[in-house]
Amino acid sequence: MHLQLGQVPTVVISTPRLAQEILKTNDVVFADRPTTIASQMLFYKAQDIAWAPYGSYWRQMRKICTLELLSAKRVRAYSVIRDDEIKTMRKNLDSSAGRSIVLRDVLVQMVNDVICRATVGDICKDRSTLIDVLFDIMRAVIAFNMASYFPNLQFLNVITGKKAKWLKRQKQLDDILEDILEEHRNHRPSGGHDQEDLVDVLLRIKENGDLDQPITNDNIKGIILDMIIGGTSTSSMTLEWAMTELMRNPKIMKKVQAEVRAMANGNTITEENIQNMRYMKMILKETFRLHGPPLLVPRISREDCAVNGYNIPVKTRILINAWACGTDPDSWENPDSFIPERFENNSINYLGSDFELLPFGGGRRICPGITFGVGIIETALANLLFHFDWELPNGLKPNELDMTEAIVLSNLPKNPLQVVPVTVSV
Ligand code: HEM
Repeated sequence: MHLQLGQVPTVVISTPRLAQEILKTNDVVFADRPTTIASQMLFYKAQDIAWAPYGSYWRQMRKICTLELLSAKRVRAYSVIRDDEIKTMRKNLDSSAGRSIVLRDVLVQMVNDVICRATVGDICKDRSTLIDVLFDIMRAVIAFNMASYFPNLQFLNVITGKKAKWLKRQKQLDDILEDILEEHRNHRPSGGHDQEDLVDVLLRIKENGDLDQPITNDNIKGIILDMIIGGTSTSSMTLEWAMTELMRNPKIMKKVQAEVRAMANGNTITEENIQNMRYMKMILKETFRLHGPPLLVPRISREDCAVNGYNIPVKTRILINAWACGTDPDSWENPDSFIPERFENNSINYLGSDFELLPFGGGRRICPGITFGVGIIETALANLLFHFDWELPNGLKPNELDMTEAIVLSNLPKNPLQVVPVTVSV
């Protein structure tokens, strides 16, 4: 679908076949990101990875982050951090047993702590400000992306005071990130490269100066921001939606709890147990299908390109509607219903080569954090299902649960899920 959104020519891609044309057949042509107000104001003039133009800087930094933080080997090494933070989450839930809680608060804190410990070496000491600012910034990204379609009207942001508000938020965030850099500069690990977190690695290679594309402190701050923003909201929202769907579908909840409890090793859940939880993995896929990020991070064409018989001129913005692909009636039966069993004899996966299911995007700009994110989500979900039974508060019936979505970066339930955890002795 071609749209003239404000002053920017835009093509919206809403079927798996066309998504394949963009993300596979013509991947290099559509591997760039547009310049947006959000990327300029909030992501250090696109000096991060997610908003960086396609080219040698982006390639270099993505490779470093993959090797040093996001590879399967690194993610395995973080299992200690993940298990530790999930234990803390369980303790918090235990102490709230029998009372109504907002599950999102618990999940966001757990995911943020795992990601911060892996990326910057510790839980962020300004955690609650960080989380507040992160969610505000994600709202701003959506708002600014809309404003980017009307470049000639950007003065409205100044007049209405929005720009000043976001600059203040950006300053708060920059202070937190500067503190993190300062602490790392003052406490370099003495035991060699094995003890380095991502920030130590980036500072070391910046100082050694042997990169093809030299990096600055703003690059490092942009990249930390990518990891924390990219990982925290998406992973915690997926968990919240999975639990929301399970609360709405008590039979599915029962079935998955039976699987998780049958697979566990005594009182603990190991990595190996999780690999055998087939039904839980189907629940995760179904959650991604219905509640993954609705739109992928925007792309822009680097040259003229023919797609499906139409010419897409250079510098056309491309919005891939992953939600439409995930609910495409030609690809999915009963597309709007939550039916994990649809994956029983179906090999469709979310790794970027099945265009019907694109929660992590595809092609060269595919999310590099899949293994890290899915590792946190699967381990947390298995523990929530194993150690607790769950009830709805105030006599609420499953079919009365509010499924309205609010679009932030990922989409989250508009009204946070409230539940009552009931500790199970196993
Ligand atoms: C459930 C969890 C997650 C979901 C659903 C998700 C989703 C996405 C999506 C849709 C994109 C855009 C892909 C495209 O344009 O084709 C993306 C990019 C990205 N994600 Fe994730 N993500 C998740 C977890 C993570 C984690 C844990 C990290 C890092 C700690 C991360 C870091 C990034 C980065 C750096 C990019 C930009 C890649 C680039 O432009 O080259 N994500 N993610």
